[in-house]
Amino acid sequence: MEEDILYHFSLSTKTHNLPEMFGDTKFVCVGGSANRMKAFARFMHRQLNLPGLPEDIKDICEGTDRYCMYKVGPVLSISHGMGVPSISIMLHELIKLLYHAQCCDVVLFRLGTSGGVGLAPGTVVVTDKAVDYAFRPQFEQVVLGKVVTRSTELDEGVANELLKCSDELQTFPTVIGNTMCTDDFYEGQGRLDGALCSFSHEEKLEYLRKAYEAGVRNIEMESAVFAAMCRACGVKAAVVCVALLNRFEGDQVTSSHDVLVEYQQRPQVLVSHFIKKRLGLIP
Ligand SMILES: O=P(O)(O)O[C@H]1O[C@H](CO)[C@@H](O)[C@H]1O
Ligand SMILES: O=c1cc[nH]c(=O)[nH]1
Repeated sequence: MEEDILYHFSLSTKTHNLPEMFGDTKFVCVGGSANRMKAFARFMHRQLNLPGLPEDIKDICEGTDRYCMYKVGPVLSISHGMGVPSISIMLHELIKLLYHAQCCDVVLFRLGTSGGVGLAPGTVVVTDKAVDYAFRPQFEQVVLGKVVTRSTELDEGVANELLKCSDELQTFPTVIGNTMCTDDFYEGQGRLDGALCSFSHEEKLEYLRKAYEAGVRNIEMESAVFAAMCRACGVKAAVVCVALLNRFEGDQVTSSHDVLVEYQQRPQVLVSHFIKKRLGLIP
């Protein structure tokens, strides 16, 4: 293409020098909420001891309110909204951006929240495989009216490195497990507290038990397309989500605001440790 307009980022190959702006990017961290990803960028700024004030970091996508994007040294922090369609649009444009910027050896992380399956609240789950509602490690995309099935396996080396980082930090429990990706927060995740409720408490528990037996340790809403697209495009990727609650014990997220804020920082702390190690800033 003579010009590639990354419409939802409000960036283009004609109006922006993408190699100059992004060429040194080595780590991309994405997560649902715009405020969380801004806080993560500020946190990374402090962790990497970069010059200037963390509060002065500018949103590169300020020309649109679809997504926000911050760059701190070799780290990009981007929000993706909720659900598969929202993250998949962002990933198409991100992967093209990395290509246009001639980036190499980039690792992508999704830093998120999730519902735990048989885990204490606050536990961090590093995803082994992202699985669908039937616990299959695959993502189905409809292309030209036909279903295309893609694998959702993530990078085993990065996942093990993250687990090692957690052992070194010794600040919160971390496990490796499968992550179930759903298209809904309520009925789709077996919740009884939505506006629609079409099954019993026993049926819910039976489904969660089956999920647990299939190795599922948490449930969220983007991991499958994230894993499938990164794999298909040859980008190393990991999914790191904190469990906000144990779904065997309830459906409502009842922890206080302060507790939830601290939980959401856990994936950030883990990935920051990983990045600092990769950059040789800590042994
Ligand atoms: O915390 P984030 O990254 O938004 O992810 C999780 O939280 C949202 C639901 O509350 C879904 O997007 C789910 O995947
Ligand atoms: O239960 C939960 C919590 C956060 N995000 C989800 O998708 N599910």
